[in-house]
Amino acid sequence: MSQPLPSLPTRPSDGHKGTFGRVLIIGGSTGMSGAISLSGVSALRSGAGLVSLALPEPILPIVASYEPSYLCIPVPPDLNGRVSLEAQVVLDESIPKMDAAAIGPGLGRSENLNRIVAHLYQNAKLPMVFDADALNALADQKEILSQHTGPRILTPHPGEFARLIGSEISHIQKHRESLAVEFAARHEVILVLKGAGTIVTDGKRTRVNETGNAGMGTGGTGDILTGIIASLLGQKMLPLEAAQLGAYLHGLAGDLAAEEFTQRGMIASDLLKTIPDAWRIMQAEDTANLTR
Ligand SMILES: NC(=O)C1=CN([C@@H]2O[C@H](COP(=O)(O)OP(=O)(O)OC[C@H]3O[C@@H](n4cnc5c(N)ncnc54)[C@H](OP(=O)(O)O)[C@@H]3O)[C@@H](O)[C@H]2O)[C@@H](O)CC1
Ligand SMILES: Nc1ncnc2c1ncn2[C@@H]1O[C@H](COP(=O)(O)OP(=O)(O)O)[C@@H](O)[C@H]1O
Ligand SMILES: [Mg+2]
Repeated sequence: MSQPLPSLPTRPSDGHKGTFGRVLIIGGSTGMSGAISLSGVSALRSGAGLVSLALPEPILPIVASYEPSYLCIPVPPDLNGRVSLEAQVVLDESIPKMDAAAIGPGLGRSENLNRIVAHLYQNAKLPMVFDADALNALADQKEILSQHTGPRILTPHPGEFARLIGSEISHIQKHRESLAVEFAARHEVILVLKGAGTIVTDGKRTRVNETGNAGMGTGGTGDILTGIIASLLGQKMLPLEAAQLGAYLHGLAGDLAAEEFTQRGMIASDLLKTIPDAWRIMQAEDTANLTR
């Protein structure tokens, strides 16, 4: 049976930006500066107190000028403008100061990135979202999937999940729920299998998300989900609940964007504007449930 929607994260009236979580998002590369920018704003719009983006130094001016409300941590680039192996020192210094992290949007692929992703997956104690190219890095080293030290939320679309389990997209789409449950249980992770009817499961408890629409099939919407879930983790939601509530908020923001701009006309950054209205609707529903 599909799980009920979790309650919203608490927001104490005397809370401050420290209370609401420090979130680190690692990604970006030359040509894919948009992905991490979208994740950064969505993390802020989802309620995190402080959002920092760790990204290759050459794209910092582009990302920083997109939105003044997040911080940017420059890391040394490789020759192709991706995060280099030397970045690991900077990341290891930043992570202990954070409440939650995410890696992947616009990261790109390289042997050294595989090493960085493996290092974080295996050693970072904080709750962490793995998306996009971080999932591709994990797919290259499947033997480490069960070797993690903190809560791990993996957010593949069917193409990324096919690489992770060494299967075909058509097979995944036929058996979405059972494959997601089996993977989450085997590796003790939270799996968010995206696409129409996103499945969120820890292998024991499963929720099939009911919000969202085909207008969300446009570049960058997944990067926004990554920021949302990282933000909810930073606000101390339990990992499964953060993923379930995050998927719902994301789809609802997509539904509101479709109402305003149409499914054909909407683009990913429209969701950054509709997240607040999605929160408004969810707050009203949450209050109604509590007083019922
Ligand atoms: N503005 C920016 O900077 C942006 C940067 N981005 C960055 O680009 C990088 C590459 O990421 P990516 O997801 O575009 O490429 P990739 O993993 O090859 O996936 C494509 C494959 O998956 C499949 N597929 C996907 N969804 C499916 C579904 N619902 N149902 C079924 N199939 C589905 C799809 O299938 P097909 O087209 O074959 O039908 C295809 O095979 C990454 O770093 C990301 O962060 C993007 O975030 C965009 C905005
Ligand atoms: N037909 C659909 N119905 C509902 N949601 C969809 C649909 N198509 C795509 N989405 C959602 O849009 C997002 C796309 O994520 P992803 O493929 O990672 O995009 P990107 O990497 O370009 O940011 C996912 O959250 C997915 O569930
Ligand atoms: Mg994606």
